[in-house]
Amino acid sequence: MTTEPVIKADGLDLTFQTNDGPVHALKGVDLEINKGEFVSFIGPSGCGKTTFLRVIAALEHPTGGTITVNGMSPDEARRNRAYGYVFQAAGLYPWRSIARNIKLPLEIMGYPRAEMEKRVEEVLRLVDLEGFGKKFPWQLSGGMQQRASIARALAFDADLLLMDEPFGALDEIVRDHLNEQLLALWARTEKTIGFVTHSIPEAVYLSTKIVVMSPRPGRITDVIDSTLPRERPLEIRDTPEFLAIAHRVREGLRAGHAYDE
Ligand SMILES: Nc1ncnc2c1ncn2[C@@H]1O[C@H](COP(=O)(O)OP(=O)(O)OP(=O)(O)O)[C@@H](O)[C@H]1O
Repeated sequence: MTTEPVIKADGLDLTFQTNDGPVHALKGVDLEINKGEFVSFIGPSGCGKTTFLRVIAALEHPTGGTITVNGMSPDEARRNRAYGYVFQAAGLYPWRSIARNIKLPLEIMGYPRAEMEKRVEEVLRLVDLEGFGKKFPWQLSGGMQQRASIARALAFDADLLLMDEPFGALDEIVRDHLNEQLLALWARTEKTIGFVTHSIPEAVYLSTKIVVMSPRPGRITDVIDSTLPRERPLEIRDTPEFLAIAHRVREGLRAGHAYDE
């Protein structure tokens, strides 16, 4: 593999035509994400975070500019199963066991049975849900369901994981725990992660790079390369270095708002 960026966006625009006129969901977005980075997207509602992730996943198509995923168009990358996607809600089918939920995308792709069983075991282990394959979603807590959803996204073993506010609906203690587990998973698997959040502490705790966005039109107002070490106990959130980065994110969010007025 070359060292080309995993994601490269240049002057990316996306305008939705609606009954109320055009909505500029993304305007002039330039961004590079390199292999192994953990990149968070933060900004108020409507700033285009989800839209950007959906463009990467070829679920939306830009109206201007260019974007590549592993050097390919998003459509090609999708066909190559370049990424796994975790949605806001866990999105598990209630009538399927956890193992069968994880298998679903593999079944669709026609993986052999033995390979599917092996992968299910592997990904359940990665998210600390060993032994829960036979349970149904309703038998698991919200945090466990979200981990199962992450396991499903890991099943392809893609290098890139796209996560759209995966922990938004969970209480803070569970969220802290999942943040720690996600960092450990990231360290073990060396994946590249794109992560949407509304939470400043979550973005600062998890990321190697924080992308601050603002709405109308959706655009990037700041890109912060984290100075924190990769090894991050939860207590790191009380350090001056952490607070300084959080402060800069907050300033970026505020600047975006001022632009609106
Ligand atoms: N399919 C669509 N058709 C029309 N407008 C859309 C569509 N999808 C998104 N938008 C609009 O584009 C803008 C960006 O939406 P997007 O969902 O990307 O924002 P977001 O930052 O992810 O917001 P949130 O934090 O609320 O999830 C919003 O104004 C939204 O209403």
